Amino acid sequence: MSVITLDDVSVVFHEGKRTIQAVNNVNLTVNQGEIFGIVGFSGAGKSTLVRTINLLERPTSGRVLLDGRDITQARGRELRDIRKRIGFIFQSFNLIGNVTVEENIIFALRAGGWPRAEWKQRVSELLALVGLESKASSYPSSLSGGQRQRVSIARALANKPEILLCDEATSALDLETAGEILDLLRRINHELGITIVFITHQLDVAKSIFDRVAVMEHGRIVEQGNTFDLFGDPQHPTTRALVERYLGVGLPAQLVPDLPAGDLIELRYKGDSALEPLISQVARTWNVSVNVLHANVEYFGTQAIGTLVVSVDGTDEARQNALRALQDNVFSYRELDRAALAAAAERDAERVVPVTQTPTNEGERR
Ligand SMILES: Nc1ncnc2c1ncn2[C@@H]1O[C@H](COP(=O)(O)OP(=O)(O)OP(=O)(O)O)[C@@H](O)[C@H]1O
Repeated sequence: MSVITLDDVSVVFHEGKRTIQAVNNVNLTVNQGEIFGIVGFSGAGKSTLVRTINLLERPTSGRVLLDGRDITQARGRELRDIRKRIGFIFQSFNLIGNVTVEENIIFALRAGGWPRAEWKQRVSELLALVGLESKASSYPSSLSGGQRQRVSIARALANKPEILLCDEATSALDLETAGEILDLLRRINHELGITIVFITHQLDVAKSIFDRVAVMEHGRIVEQGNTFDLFGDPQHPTTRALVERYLGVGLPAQLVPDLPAGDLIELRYKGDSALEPLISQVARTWNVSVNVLHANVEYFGTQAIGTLVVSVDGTDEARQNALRALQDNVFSYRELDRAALAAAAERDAERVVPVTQTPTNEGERR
């Protein structure tokens, strides 16, 4: 069931004479109990979009619906009640620095109208939930980044929201701490049934917890779907760029000058299947040499997507037959452009270069 619906939502800002279309006719549905990710490069409009859900940003046009009810024009008490149903956490934690952890949470309880007599008990419950029972009297400045984010999660959950919005909630944290915060959010989602909308530009951290994901660019949603399918088989160039940039499915730059002769192919497979038997069979049957240049497996939740970059060399006819056999047996197949790889490696000698595909192969294997 849909809990959040954005119906043709646009947000336009005016800065002097400049007009900025931060969100451009977005249609989006978030289902009850799911973790929905919004990804995109900086400036894509992710924060602005997510802020329309709790009306921190009013749409310039379009409608925001909660449980099917149009809330776009909500004000006063109605707006306060809506905001109680929606918790919000940020990259910068937004804790009050000169009061204790307990008082930070009480701040939310007071705003939510909780009777004073229940404050202590509720603070204990919340701190137990986020694993910070011993920190009630600490000040935010004495906590690590991960602990501060736990406090802000406790505070966001104080009024028992049905929805939690997370704006780059792990971006200020190191990978391990970010992973712990994601585990906590996953647990909150499972155990409390809270719907989570999570925006990030860091696919590598967040890919494991999204059920579905939308990719934003220039205020628009350019692609959306099930996380595994979308990242495993990206269609839009922006999604491809994100996947290649963050999920490591590129070719190490130092390999590029010494690439073996033949066609360069990127092959992808899903799940537990392995490509080695296919590759040796193709090599034997068609009398070609196949070199594996790069291999990578990425997990999306419990599902894996493997990527291999191979070179295939032999006579023209043998290569054509071998390539066709590979193409028929993998779920994604792209021919890589040697010149584009070399140019990318020149630009960036350290990092993995983007794997550039020839447009002629796009769409054929869908
Ligand atoms: N209050 C505002 N006034 C004017 N322009 C704004 C305002 N808020 C956002 N913008 C502009 O809207 C566009 C989208 O910004 P937004 O912060 O939503 O993107 P984002 O994808 O969340 O980026 P980031 O990941 O860098 O936070 C940007 O061009 C930004 O400069």
